[in-house]
This record gives sequence, structure tokens and C-alpha cells, in this order.
Amino acid sequence: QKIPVNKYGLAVLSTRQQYDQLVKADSNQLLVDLEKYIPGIKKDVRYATTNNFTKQQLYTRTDIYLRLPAAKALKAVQEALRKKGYGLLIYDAYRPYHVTETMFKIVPNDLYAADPRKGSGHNRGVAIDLSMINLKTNKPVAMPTDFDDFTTKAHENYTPPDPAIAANRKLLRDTMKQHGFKGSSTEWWHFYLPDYKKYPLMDIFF
Ligand SMILES: C[C@@H](N)C(=O)N[C@H](C)C(=O)O
Ligand SMILES: [Zn+2]
Repeated sequence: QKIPVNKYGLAVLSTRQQYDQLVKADSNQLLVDLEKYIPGIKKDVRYATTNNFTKQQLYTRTDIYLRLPAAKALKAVQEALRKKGYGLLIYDAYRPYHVTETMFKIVPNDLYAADPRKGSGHNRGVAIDLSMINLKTNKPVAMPTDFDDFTTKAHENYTPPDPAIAANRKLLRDTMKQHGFKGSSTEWWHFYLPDYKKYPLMDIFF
């Protein structure tokens, strides 16, 4: 199918019919509801509140979706972490393209917010922002920074003074990598599938 091109020359799928057609042609394009698909997964969708770096409520719903192959990989991550006493805490998954435009207006730095001239892996349904919870306490584990703290403390090469924090970050990163995700060098919480170009950018809500 022919997906319309936006002002930056990017093909951005924007209707339910276009999405349905895409999924009909390729079942891997299906967006999967992670709460139904991954037992025990937890979420804290800050973009559905004003407690996020934009100070705006960007979503009216808190649903978390990923394309089928990313959801499958994440399910395996959750299972591997469960055996070690941890679970996943999701901050964001699929993100409509216009939300990326809003974010970049506020933080025009693609180390931290994707440039709409390229689009984000989130807009393609194969990037995820996440942390871990400790299954004994049901509380988030300590990480080098809070989610969306756009400072060098969130970088991969930052060494946290507390070895327990470094170990938490390493466990999350290693487990995500073992299941096919790539990590970001500037955001400890951001991961994506390396073949993201197979999945069109989208600007639809469910
Ligand atoms: C905004 C932040 N949570 C994030 O996801 N950043 C990356 C770079 C993105 O926007 O794709
Ligand atoms: Zn992200």
C-alpha cells in the first residue's frame, strides 16, 4: 500500500484502515497489548499525566503496545527477570508520531527526544522505555536517575557510585540485549529493535 508522505518526506501511517491493511499483509506488524500478552507486567505511563518532562498530559489513555516481534522478545525478558526476582516496569511503548513532534519542540536534542525529521522507534512500535521492579517489595529498583532525566547520569558510560545501582542497570541492559534489543547510549531506560526500519512510522491512537 502507498502510505502518505508528511512535510519531512517521511511516510507516516495515519488511519486505522491503513494499519489494518498493513497487518493483513504482514502479521508481524500487529500492535500487541502488553498487559494482556505479558503476565505480571507493570506500567507507570507518565505521559498520560503531567508528571513528565513536558509537564503536559500527552496521552488520554495508558495502554502499552508493541509490534508482535518486540512484544515476544519482551515477554522473554520478563520471564528471564522473573527467575531472578525482578519484573518489568513500562514507562512508554508505542508512541504516536505527533507526540514525538511535541516532545522535540520542548527538548530539541535528539540525544534525548527523537527528531521528527527522522521519527522515533516508538512511533514504529519497536522501542520501549522501561525499568524493573523488585518482586519481593513490588517497588521500582534504584537506577542511576529517574525516567527521562536528560543528564549525563543517564548515560551508558556514567559510573554510579552505588554498585547496587550499577548492577540493576547492568541486569536490565544485559537481559534486554540477550533478547535482541539494543540500548541507548544516553538513556538507560530506552531500548529498541535494530530492524526498526521494517516497521512504518504511525500516528494513530487505539
Ligand atoms: C523521550 C524519551 N523517553 C525517548 O523515548 N527518547 C528517544 C530518543 C525517542 O524519542 O525515541
Ligand atoms: Zn524511549
